[in-house]
Order: sequence, then C-alpha cells, then structure tokens
Amino acid sequence: MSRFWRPGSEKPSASLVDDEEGGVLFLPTNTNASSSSSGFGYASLERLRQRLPVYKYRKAILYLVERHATTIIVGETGSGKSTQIPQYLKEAGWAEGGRLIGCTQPRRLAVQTVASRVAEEVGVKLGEEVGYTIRFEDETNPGMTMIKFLTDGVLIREMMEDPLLSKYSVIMIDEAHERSISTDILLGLLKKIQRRRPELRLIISSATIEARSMSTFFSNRRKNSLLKPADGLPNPEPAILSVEGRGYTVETHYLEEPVSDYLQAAVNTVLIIHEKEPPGDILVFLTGQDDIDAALKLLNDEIQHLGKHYFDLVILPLYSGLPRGDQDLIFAPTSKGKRKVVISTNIAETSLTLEGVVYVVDSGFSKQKCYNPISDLESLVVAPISKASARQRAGRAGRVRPGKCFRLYTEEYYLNEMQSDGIPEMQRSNLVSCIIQLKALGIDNILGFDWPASPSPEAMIRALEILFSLGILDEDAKLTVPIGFQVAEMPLNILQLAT
Ligand SMILES: Nc1ncnc2c1ncn2[C@@H]1O[C@H](COP(=O)(O)OP(=O)(O)OP(=O)(O)O)[C@@H](O)[C@H]1O
Repeated sequence: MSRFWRPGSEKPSASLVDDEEGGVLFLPTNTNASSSSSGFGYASLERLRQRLPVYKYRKAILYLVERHATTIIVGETGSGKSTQIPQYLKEAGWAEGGRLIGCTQPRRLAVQTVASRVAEEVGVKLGEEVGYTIRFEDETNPGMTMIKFLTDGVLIREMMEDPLLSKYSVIMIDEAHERSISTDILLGLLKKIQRRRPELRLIISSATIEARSMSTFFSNRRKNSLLKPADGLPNPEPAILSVEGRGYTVETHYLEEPVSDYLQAAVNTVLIIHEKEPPGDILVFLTGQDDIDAALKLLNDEIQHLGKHYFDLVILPLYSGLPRGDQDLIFAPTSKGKRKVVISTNIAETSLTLEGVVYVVDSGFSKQKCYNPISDLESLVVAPISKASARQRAGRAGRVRPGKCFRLYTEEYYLNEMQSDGIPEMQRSNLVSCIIQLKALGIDNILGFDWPASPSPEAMIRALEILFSLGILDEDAKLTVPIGFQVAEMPLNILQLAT
C-alpha cells in the first residue's frame, strides 16, 4: 500500500497552497478529466477506480483529513466522491482499532446502492467490512464493519445511544447540498460534537454545495480567533478541496420555447429519443407518483398507437413508496434490443448510478414541502427545481459512458431565472418532529442551536406551542415523562403524523 498517503507523512503536493484567509486549502485546477477512454468493460474494477477524477486527489484528501477537523470536498457528479473517499480512508488506516468510517446519504436507496457498489469494489460481502444501516434494515457486522453507509436520520438516532458518536473516526456527510431537515440537524450536532471530540474528522461533500458558506459554518474563528490546533489535534479551521474533472461528457439540450405541459413534453421527448438516438436507457425526472402514473399511461397509449418499433420500450416507475422489489427492477440489465425508461421522482436525483442510462429528461419540477406557520398547514407543492438539482439530474448520465440531458425548459430560463440553490427544508417545514429530536438528544436551548440555516422564529414558536398543548413538552420546554420521551422514540415521519 505504499502508493497511498498515510497519516503523518509529508504534504502530498507542492501545488497545495494555504489560503491567505487562514486554514483553508485549495488545489489549483491543474488536472484534466480522467476517464474519456473507452473499453471500461475490459478493465478491472481497480483500474476503473483509478480512472475516476477523484483518484488524482487521493493524497490531497488524506492529507487534509489528517490535518483538518473538517474538509469540504466539491467535485462533479460521478467524480467518485461517495464510492472512493470512504475506501481511501479505510486504506489509510482510519478504520483500524475497531473504529468506523461513516458516510451518510439523504436517501435510503442511495445508501443501499452506494454500499453495494463499494462492497463490490473492495471485494467483500455486503454487510461485513462494508455495510449499511437504514431504518428497519441493518446490514452491518459490529466488530467487522469498517465502512458504514447510513441515512442522516439513522445517524441522528444513533446519537441517542452514543451522543458523541464515539465509534466513528471520520463521518462524511455526502450530498450535503440537499439540506434536508435531517442533514441540517446533523450538521449542527456534529459541530457541537467536534467541540467535545476535536479528533473527530468530518467531510462535507457534494457536487453543488456552496463551499464557502459551509466553511464559515464550521469555522471556529469567530468564537476564538486565537484558536490554534493543539498538539496532535487537527486544525479546527475547515479546508476546502475542489476536485476537478468529470467522468464523461453530458451534452445538454434545452427547449427553444417554454412548454405549458411538462408531462406531455416528457413523453414526447422519450419517444423522440427512442426514434432518433442510439441505444441507451432513459431516466425521466417528474414530480411525484401521480405524475409518474399519468406519464406511464400516456406513454403506453402512445406506444400502442405508434406500433411495433416502440414495443422495445420497457417502462418502469420509481418513487419512494414503490415496493422494494419493484424499485430493484431499475437496476436489472436491459435485455438486448430493449430500451429501459425509468420515470422517477427526485429519489434518483443524487448518488445513483444506473449503468444503462445514457439519456436524462429533466422536467424542471419537483414536489417540495411548503409550510405556513400561521395556519400550521404543511403541503407538498409542485415547484421549479434549482440549478443545483438540475445539475444533479444531468449528472445521472455520463457516469459510465457519454450521455445527453434534455431539459424541458429554455436555456434562457436556466441561466437567468432558475434559483441557484433550493431553500433548505428547515425553512419550509413544520418543526415539531425536529424539536422533539433535539430535545431527546438533550439540546435544551433550541433557540440558541447553531443551525446551518436558521428556521423562522414563527415556525419555531408555533412548533413549541403545539408540543406544549399536546403534553409532549412541559412549561420549561423539556420533554415530559413518560409521554414526551415515548414520542421521541418514534421515527421522524411517524412523529409528523402523531402530532
Ligand atoms: N453501481 C455502479 N455501477 C457501475 N459503475 C458505478 C456504480 N456506482 C458507481 N460507479 C462508477 O463510479 C463513478 C463514481 O461514482 P460516485 O457515486 O462515487 O460519484 P460521486 O462523485 O459521488 O457522484 P454524485 O455526486 O453524483 O453522487 C460513477 O461515475 C461510475 O462510473
């Protein structure tokens, strides 16, 4: 293993420079995209790993993780962040002595697929050295598992048993741009844990995260400007690393004119791709199950009408409520002469690699939570996605071969009107379950909690009022015994229903 940089050795690259503002390190953009070659089918998995853009940064990543408490890694979709970084950490010894390398994903499907890919690359049985935990499913082996993938919700629940997450040496919060409530709670809690466990390393990674604001959040400079790393401890100031290069090119196509019916436009685009483009599966992003069902029906009607050539299309839905067996169909290889069309919600937006997918169709919409604290009404509305989401969607192509992304909106709209980032879920949700979770973890001063994005005071006060009226919190805003503590044991989404 001598080619791997190991903790304690020299700075890996002369081109790694200290940022003048202190503590933050950047790599200049002097590397090229690594994997434009063909013939990947003949290469071993190890050679495939080495062709990923992130491979050239392996030493730099290990160096920064060794030296800094928090490392923020920004790299294109498909560059190898989720599958490679945990392996580099293991190879460098971060899982020795019974310690764990944790990697969170915002969604269960991503946890399972990334974990099984990593197990395959490491050459071990899933659930042994490489495992995963999602709600109701624990594929890990205590004492044996070194790399553990899990949802951020599961990691928060682990804190109930082990508040300082003492088993973990490194925790990687992947796809941090998603900013789900769980991710934001986790980021706030991890920042707190770092004060008690300065040796804990955090990695915050995404293709589309605003690295500077994340760095400011984890920076300890404001609190103590004289803070210097103690002997043997990492620098508390975060480092930022930009991984340059992408796997394969993704050609983007926009509509010349806006359309009023994105569903019909999506169906038409699938049919045109099938007629005009070479073989390759299609991944279509719509908003929810109702949309997906309607698109399935429309497509099937068109296929019956258009005739034989279109019978080669194998159409599959994908949404979180779909039974596991049906979800798994999307990973099955496509039979010769057939073309798979997966019609999905944003469940497939991040982390997933669907090997056959060459074409992505992006409707430009998703279902998003929206909350009014005055009426206490929370609803799911169909709303335009952000540029970050659009980039993630496009990034589902170009992972194992070049791809194309068909955006069902105009380029002008994308450039001038689409928001850069989505609003964090925390700022558009009912906060009842979030507050219960924090209380159960012993966070009494909710109003003073260090959030990456503060929720509105109205939503906070409303949630505290509701919890008090239900007898879950007492007059001192503490969890009541036994009701409050019993409710806190319930999973987040059940809590939402219960309140
Ligand atoms: N299940 C799989 N089958 C085939 N190739 C895969 C699979 N999973 C990953 N890969 C390969 O590994 C590459 C890196 O994937 P990885 O998920 O680590 O990238 P990433 O940088 O985390 O991307 P994203 O930001 O989109 O999650 C993919 O582009 C693909 O080439």
